Amino acid sequence: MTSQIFADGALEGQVIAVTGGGTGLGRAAAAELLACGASVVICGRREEVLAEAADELGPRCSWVAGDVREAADAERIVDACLERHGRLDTLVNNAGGQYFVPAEAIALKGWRAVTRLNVGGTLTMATAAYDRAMRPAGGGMVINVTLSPHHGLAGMTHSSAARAAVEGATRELAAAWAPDGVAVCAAAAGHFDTPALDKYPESVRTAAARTVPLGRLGRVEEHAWLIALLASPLGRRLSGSVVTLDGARDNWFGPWPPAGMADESGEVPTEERRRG
Ligand SMILES: CCC/C=C/C(=O)SCCNC(=O)CCNC(=O)[C@H](O)C(C)(C)COP(=O)([O-])OP(=O)([O-])OC[C@H]1O[C@@H](n2cnc3c(N)ncnc32)[C@H](O)[C@@H]1OP(=O)([O-])[O-]
Ligand SMILES: NC(=O)C1=CN([C@@H]2O[C@H](COP(=O)(O)OP(=O)(O)OC[C@H]3O[C@@H](n4cnc5c(N)ncnc54)[C@H](OP(=O)(O)O)[C@@H]3O)[C@@H](O)[C@H]2O)C=CC1
Repeated sequence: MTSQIFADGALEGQVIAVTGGGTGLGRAAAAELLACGASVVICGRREEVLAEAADELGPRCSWVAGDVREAADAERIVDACLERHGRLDTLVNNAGGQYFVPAEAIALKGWRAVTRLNVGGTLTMATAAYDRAMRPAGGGMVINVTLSPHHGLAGMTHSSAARAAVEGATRELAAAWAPDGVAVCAAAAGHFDTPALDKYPESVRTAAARTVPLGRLGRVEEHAWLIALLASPLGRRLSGSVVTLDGARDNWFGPWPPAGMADESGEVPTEERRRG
């Protein structure tokens, strides 16, 4: 497979770990990184999901099972990259998620579970990669997948809060690890069409695309292109940034065009031209 937008071999020689790489956005990212010439190690908790994905993704893809919330597993994942390839250039912290629930109904245990996965898992993996592979090698890239919109997301308050924490940590770690040549970015994903959406209530799945000004859910390859771009040398210069990929979802919540900005046909009218 070749990339639709990047040159052949754009990431040749890179070794990249993708957490949650057996499914959805992570799997699509792995496919694009492989198409750009990288060697990719995918990880997640389910061996059978990883084995099947790696088999389909091809010989430069391998897998290692582990739970990103456990420090010992995170270290084992990084060590597997080092043992197999002698290096780890880029970590894509994609594993994450939440359950859909009104803010007031989130139990303390639920807050802890979502925070432990999205903040704890992300930072545990990032620290393992930094300590064991990137700092010793004098460089690396960490890409943290977060969540858009940033102005609030009904049903996902715990995850919005957790991803905001990850974005804060992204900015801090980008500065702290810069002297070691390690860059840290976040990719804030809007609503993407992945099988994971099937678990949400029907009304949410149907409405999701309508909340995107671009008029549709994101396609997994679009997210994968952003991950490949951030894994490229340009990504190093973007260190400390949160790059939002959401079809303008962050810019608006409500009917589009906004009521009062549209005419009877539902379109935004053009003002009459004044001459002279
Ligand atoms: C719109 C499009 C946007 C899409 C965005 C995406 O990210 S798509 C990608 C989507 N992909 C993913 O989301 C994949 C990853 N997501 C996950 O693995 C889970 O969502 C997780 C983060 C909760 C797992 O953490 P874990 O294994 O540690 O959790 P656990 O099962 O042991 O529960 C602990 C506590 O949490 C609470 N609680 C949990 N569920 C519910 C519920 N349904 N109802 C109510 N409460 C719930 C409950 O308090 C429970 O305690 P209890 O009552 O049992 O004593
Ligand atoms: N789809 C969307 O619209 C959006 C998605 N996102 C985020 O993008 C990422 C991917 O989402 P998507 O592909 O849609 O959903 P998936 O549910 O398919 O992806 C989650 C992946 O993470 C893995 N994972 C979950 N928990 C752990 C853990 N403790 N340790 C290791 N791996 C784990 C899962 O594998 P396993 O269960 O085998 O461990 C799975 O492969 C998630 O962080 C998600 O929250 C953000 C915004 C929007």
